Amino acid sequence: MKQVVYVASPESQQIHAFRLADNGELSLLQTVEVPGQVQPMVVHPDGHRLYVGVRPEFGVLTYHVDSEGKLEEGAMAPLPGSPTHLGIDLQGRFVFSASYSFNNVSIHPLNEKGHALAPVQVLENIQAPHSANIDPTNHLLMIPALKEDRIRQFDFSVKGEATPHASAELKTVEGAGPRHMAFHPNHHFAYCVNELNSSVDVYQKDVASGEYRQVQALGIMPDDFSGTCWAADLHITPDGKYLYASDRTASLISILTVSADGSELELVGHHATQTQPRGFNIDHSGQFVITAGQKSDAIEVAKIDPANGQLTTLKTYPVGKGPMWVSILEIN
Ligand SMILES: O=C1O[C@H](COP(=O)(O)O)[C@@H](O)[C@H](O)[C@H]1O
Repeated sequence: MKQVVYVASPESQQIHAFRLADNGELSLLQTVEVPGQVQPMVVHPDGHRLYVGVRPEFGVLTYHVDSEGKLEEGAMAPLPGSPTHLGIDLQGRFVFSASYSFNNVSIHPLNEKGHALAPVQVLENIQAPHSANIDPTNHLLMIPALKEDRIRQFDFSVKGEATPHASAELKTVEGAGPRHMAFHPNHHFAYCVNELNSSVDVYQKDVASGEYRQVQALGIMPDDFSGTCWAADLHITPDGKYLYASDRTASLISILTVSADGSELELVGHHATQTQPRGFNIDHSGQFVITAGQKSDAIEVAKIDPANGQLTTLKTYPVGKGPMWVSILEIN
């Protein structure tokens, strides 16, 4: 499997691209100087483009990916707010940008070259949207609004129009602060990590109605943790067996096992990782977790034990300053 790991470092305005070998070793392929502070990234489903959000001139920049995974700069499209998270629809026709500080989510069509264009729609008055996630049907846009303690839901049409879904929200407990989401590969469950109480909520999709409803809420911190909860990222392995969530105060990755049907999580351990792990990801083979330390200016590759999901650090690598986003591309 040929994979490339991209790490965004806003403070040094760089993306580091690494080849990921089958044994988990990384080798630096390219250091890209980005025209702006680069934060969120998302890979096109066809693997030929990488979209990145930049500041202080807010924009979404398209990079073309060559056959080795190297990036070549394309066009920049304007954003109506500081980019906190980028998502893409499953057919690869629209990019979503959530702006936490500007309380909006913009929808950007892609042209025939795959360049993101100016928004066709901006969803306003969403308080602190921390991500924009299309569910596996490609027809439901789920937006965790951190300061509303709810996930806002929108129907998403083939033309790229978002309209409030009949069941317009999924409530969390007060003060949870919903942030990032992951979907089970069986398409029946969604998971959301809550930043302010460091917990994960499980949502089951009803087969008949297609509606999600919460079936579990689980704290992810160690019993003796007494600091301020500050969870960040969430990812599930491709086989749906393990879910990982990071907390920045404790600099931990929490390890959760997922029941065979996806409905139930169990907290089975914690892995001490890089300082302030705001962003991490799982490789496409499901063997490695790669974590960026926002305060360590480094990334770490950890191996997943397939028997129990536990993590063992293999090696750390220096990157740019303030790394906070990790995207992984499988080259076909
Ligand atoms: O992780 C966080 O993100 C928000 C928004 O961040 P930004 O990257 O869009 O500036 C931040 O304000 C919040 O304090 C923090 O926990």
